[in-house]
This record gives sequence, structure tokens and C-alpha cells, in this order.
Amino acid sequence: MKTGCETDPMIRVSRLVKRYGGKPVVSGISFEVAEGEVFGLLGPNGAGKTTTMEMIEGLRLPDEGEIFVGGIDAIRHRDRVKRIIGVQLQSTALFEHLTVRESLQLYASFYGTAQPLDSLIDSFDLREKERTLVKHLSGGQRQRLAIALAVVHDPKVLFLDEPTTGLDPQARRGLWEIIRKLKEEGRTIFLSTHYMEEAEQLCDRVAIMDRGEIIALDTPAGLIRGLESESVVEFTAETEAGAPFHRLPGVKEVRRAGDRQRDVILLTDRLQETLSGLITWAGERGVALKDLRTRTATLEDVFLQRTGKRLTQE
Ligand SMILES: Nc1ncnc2c1ncn2[C@@H]1O[C@H](COP(=O)(O)OP(=O)(O)OP(=O)(O)O)[C@@H](O)[C@H]1O
Repeated sequence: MKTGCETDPMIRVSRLVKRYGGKPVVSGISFEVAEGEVFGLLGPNGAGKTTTMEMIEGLRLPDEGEIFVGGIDAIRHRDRVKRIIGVQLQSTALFEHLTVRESLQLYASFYGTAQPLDSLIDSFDLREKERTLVKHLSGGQRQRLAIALAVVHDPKVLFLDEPTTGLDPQARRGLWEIIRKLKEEGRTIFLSTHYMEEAEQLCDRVAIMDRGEIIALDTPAGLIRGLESESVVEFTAETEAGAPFHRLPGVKEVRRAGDRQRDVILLTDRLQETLSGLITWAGERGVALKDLRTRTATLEDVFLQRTGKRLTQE
């Protein structure tokens, strides 16, 4: 697994460990993030994403390991690092009784330098709401404001912890556009998410995290190529645990999930042959294949293959 980048990294993390009650929740991870890159930490709830981000941001102290941000030792010189990073607040931490513009003015006053507020209001699509109280904003507008506040001081590196959790698909896409614009401005963006589609859409490289460890790190396309299976066949059926799906043509991997292991997922590099083999097999045995569908492999399948678990629990 290639954890590094070619130029001097903007973020370098080595053998990072955090324990709670003696139990490691981050278990010796190492990786680098290049300048201008959108780097994603993808993993299920409790994987250790927030703990990792907050150690890099200087909000939690690691038990072991090294962190450098912009060449600065982030454990020894937390204040110097704070000047070059922006951290998205949880939208619940906003001041409810200030307007959008007042919130930006307040944050700008904390820093010696600030970006022009009018251009921030426009680029975060908040012009219509600039005089609206925060408590009257929608979820998407609150998230946009939270990110605008994180970039008031024009930071080089921006940390976004699950920026679109809880948003509807339209608001999520609006936020993706804003994150793309922030990348175009040359910022390095470190984000965590448990939405594989978000990681695929936004990230140059993705580290998949599970139980405190990085289990894969590559570009989204590289991670999917590593599966050696381009397609997925899914169905639900009453079949015994030993049903020989792995012997169908093209099948590289068989996974079972759901209620009584009735959901079957086949990863294949020869979709048509797998499908016709499966239908013949089921027909000969009188097995009903419910909800049979096919799709292209995604990061979700990479996670499933590496951990045996689904990333998102339906
Ligand atoms: N302050 C703390 N004290 C004790 N345990 C903690 C503390 N903070 C986090 N943990 C534990 O560490 C593990 C990783 O938590 P973390 O919040 O980093 O995960 P995450 O991947 O960000 O998940 P989520 O998406 O739920 O935020 C969890 O098991 C969590 O219960």
C-alpha cells in the first residue's frame, strides 16, 4: 500500500496511536497528504476518523507517533499549525442569534487577516441569507456557513468532518460543488465521510479506515481496480450456506449479509457469464432469486472485500 506522495507533503502522519482506557482506537497509522489534494478518510461509525482528524488539528494529543502539517511539528507547535488550518465547526456550534453576515464578521475579527466577506458570501451561495439568523437556516445552509467560517482566515489546509451527514441529496451536491471550488483555490482538503459516493466524487485519494487501522489507501479508481472485479451481482434467496456461488464463471468473491444471510453479493469480472450461470443454477434447483440486480463495483465493495462488512448499514 503506497501511503506517500511525490512532492513534500502538506500533511505527514507517522505511526500515530491513540488509546482510550488502554484500548487503541487509532492503531499506528501512517500516511501523507499532498499539497492541493482532497484526501478522504472513509470508514464506518467508530472507525477512528474523528480521533485521527482531531489529532492532526491539534485538538487531541496522540499517545505515540508524529504529525507534520506544512512542515511544522503539529504536536509541539500546535499554535503555529492553527494559523494555517481551518476546521469546520459542527453546525450545532454556530451562534443561533447572529445573522450569516454577523457570524462571518465575528470570525473575521478573531484573525488578523480575513478574506473579503462579500466574496465569501457569494462563493458559499449565502447572498440571499446574509441577513437571516442562523437559527432560521436549513441544514445545507448551516453547513455552508460552517465551512465559510472555517476559511475566513484563508487557511492552506481545511478539515471537514463528515460535512454532508444528514443532508438531503440536493444539499449534499451543493456542498460538493463548494468543496470542489475550495480545491480549485489550491487548498489542501482533508475530509472524513462514511458515504462512499462522496469519497468517489470528491477525493483524489482515499484511506479506508476500520477499527483504528488504514486497510487500503489509493485513488478511488485504483481501489476499485484492485478488486479485480468490475461488476457486482446482488440478490436475495433462500439458499444453504454452502451453495457453490464461487464456482460460477467469473466470480472472484462471494459475500453474504442481511437477515439470515439471505442477501448474496457476487463480485465478478465476467458479468454476463456469471449472470447466465446463476440463472441456470437457480432454475435447475427451483431457487427463487429475489431483487436480482447488477451494478458496477464501488468503494463499498472494496470495503466489503477487505472487512467482510458493509460500510453503510441499511
Ligand atoms: N474521548 C473518548 N473517550 C473514550 N473513547 C472514545 C473517545 N473518543 C472516541 N472514543 C472511541 O474511539 C472510537 C473511535 O471514535 P471516532 O469518533 O474517532 O470514530 P469515527 O470513525 O469518527 O466515527 P463517527 O463517524 O461515529 O464519528 C470509538 O469506539 C469511540 O467510542
